[in-house]
Amino acid sequence: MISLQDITFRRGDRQILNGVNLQMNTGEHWVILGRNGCGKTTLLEMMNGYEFPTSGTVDVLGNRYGECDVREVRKEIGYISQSILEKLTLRDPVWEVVATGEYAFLRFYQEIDEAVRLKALSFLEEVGLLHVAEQSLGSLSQGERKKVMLARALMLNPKLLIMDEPCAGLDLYEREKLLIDLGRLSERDMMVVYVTHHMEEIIPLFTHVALVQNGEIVAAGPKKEVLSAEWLSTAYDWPVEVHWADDRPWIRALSGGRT
Ligand SMILES: Nc1ncnc2c1ncn2[C@@H]1O[C@H](COP(=O)(O)OP(=O)(O)OP(=O)(O)O)[C@@H](O)[C@H]1O
Repeated sequence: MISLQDITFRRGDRQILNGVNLQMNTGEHWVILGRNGCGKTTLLEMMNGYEFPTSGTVDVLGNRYGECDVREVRKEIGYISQSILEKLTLRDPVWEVVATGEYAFLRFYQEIDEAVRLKALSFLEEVGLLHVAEQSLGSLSQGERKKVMLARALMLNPKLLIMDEPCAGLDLYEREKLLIDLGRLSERDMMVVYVTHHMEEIIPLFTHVALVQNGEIVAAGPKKEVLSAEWLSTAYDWPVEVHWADDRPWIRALSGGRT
C-alpha cells in the first residue's frame, strides 16, 4: 500500500530524512512517532505527494510518485491536518465544508448537487454533528472542527486516510469522542496513517508503529514490539515506562532524563 525505499530528503544544507525504508501493507494501520522536528510531517507530505524525496522512491496505492499523476492518486487519499483546517473558510456552513470533500475543493463557487448535500449530511450524522450542519464552521469547538474534517475526508471514500495530530489541542472529553469515531474506521476498507505526540491515542485500531529519530527510522513494526520502554526511551532521549491498559499504551516519563 505504501512503500518508502531508501528515502533521503534535503532542504538546503539540512538533511531532513536519511535512508528511510518503510513498508505499510493492506490491513495495517500505522502510527508515526518521534520528537519535534524529526521528520514526521515530511513523511506524511511525501505520502501525499506534496514533497518529493531528494533520492529514493515512494509508492502509494500501487503508484510510483514521479511516474504517475499525483492528483489522481490524491483522490484516493484523505488528509486531515491543521494546515488544511486553516485553509477552510470559517464562515461557511458546516455541511458545505464537508461537501467540498467530494471534489477535493476547499470552497464552493457554484451550486452544490443535492445528492452531494445529502451525502455530506449523512457523514455529519455518522460523526454525531448533524445538529450543527447549518452553523458556520467557525462557531464549532476545536473537537467538532476535527470531526468535520473527518467527515469531509470520508466523502471520497479514500483508500488511505492520513492524519497529522488530529487530537492536538483537544481536551480529554473531545479527544476521547474523536478517538471513538476513529476506532470505527476499522470497519472500512481503508489504511490509516496517524502522527501524534501522545501515545495514549494509540487505540486498538492501530496495529503498527514507526519510531523516527533525526530523520531516520529507529524501529518499525507491530505496536507491541515497538512500543517498548527501550525503544521509546531511545527515540525520545528520555527514560520512560510503558503501561498497557484497555489495549492502549500509557507512558510514564521517569525522572533523571537529560535536561
Ligand atoms: N519549509 C521548511 N524549510 C526548511 N526546513 C523545514 C521546512 N519545513 C520543515 N523543516 C524542517 O524539517 C525538519 C522536519 O520537519 P517536520 O515538520 O517533518 O517534523 P515533525 O517531526 O513533523 O515535527 P513536529 O513534531 O514538531 O510537528 C524540521 O527540523 C524542520 O525545521
